Amino acid sequence: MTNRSFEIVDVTLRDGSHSMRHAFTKEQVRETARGLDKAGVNYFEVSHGDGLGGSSMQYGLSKVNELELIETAAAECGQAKVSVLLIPGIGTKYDLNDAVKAGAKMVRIATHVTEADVAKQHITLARELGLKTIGFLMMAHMASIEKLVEQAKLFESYGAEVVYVTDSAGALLPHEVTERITALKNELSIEIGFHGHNNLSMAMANTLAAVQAGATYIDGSLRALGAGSGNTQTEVMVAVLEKMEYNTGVDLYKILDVANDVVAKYMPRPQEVTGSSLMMGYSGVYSSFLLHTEKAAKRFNIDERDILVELGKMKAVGGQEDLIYEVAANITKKKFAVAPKP
Ligand SMILES: C[C@H](O)CC(=O)C(=O)O
Ligand SMILES: [Mn+2]
Repeated sequence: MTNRSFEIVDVTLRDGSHSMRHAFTKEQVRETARGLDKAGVNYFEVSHGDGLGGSSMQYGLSKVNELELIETAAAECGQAKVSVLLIPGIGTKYDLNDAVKAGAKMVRIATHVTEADVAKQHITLARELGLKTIGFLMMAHMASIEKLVEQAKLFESYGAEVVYVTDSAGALLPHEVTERITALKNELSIEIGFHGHNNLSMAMANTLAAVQAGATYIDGSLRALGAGSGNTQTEVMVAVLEKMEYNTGVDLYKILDVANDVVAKYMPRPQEVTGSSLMMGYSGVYSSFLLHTEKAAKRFNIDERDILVELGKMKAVGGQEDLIYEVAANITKKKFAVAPKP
């Protein structure tokens, strides 16, 4: 469909991998990909939750090799294109080459919001491979607007065609999204995207703020399946934005069908704002830490919220999953420490 107001990029099969504990099966991917393609979504992402090469003890082992999942999804695509996520240092150039062989047509190179400089060679390779190439600045709440603009400009200078404001912690409020997208629109020539998490129940409001400020790539996931409280819900986004007379290019009934008849059936639990996921938004913690924190809290028999507040204070970033256990161990030590005798 032409004349879309923006592109909706569905991340169910990548961000949703966190909630699925990276256990997507081929059948689940096949059915979801088929539904997204039929509904008219142009781009959807398939990878381990932490991107290509993420399957590991640190981030969680994939049940099925992601290349097989990419291949399975690509085989279902009539008009849609499969995207992959790559975090330099977790994924490598070899992983990207393999993903292209498996059928990927777009890549989002993701870095912490202050570290765009590590992405240069990956962006260059992605362009050489003929991929639609996007820069993805994670934990966007952690940088000033000036810093964000500086880093986005680096992505632009390396050859990214779109740059994203990624609210990995679901910590941004609508006026902060407006300020960020507006600044990028004013300072860059490439398109701007927004990726939200619903930890403070702001994902839809933030997405609207982004679109109204000029974002032309917006992310969502079916039934909100994603890290933390999940993402902006794709099917809700389609309904709301169509009601506002934007042209999403997505068929509402068909996107509802894949959300409810396919994804809802395999979700391990509904995506809700729980005490812990709310604390992630409130304290600014990376959403994909949620299930790791749950596990650590159980093991040490402590309150997960205490771990999350501490991680927020430490300004922990993606890739520092090992800190979760360290923080939990320290909280336990303090809890059981015997006060020194006076
Ligand atoms: C690896 C992260 O899950 C990427 C992402 O979706 C985010 O930062 O948010
Ligand atoms: Mn995310």
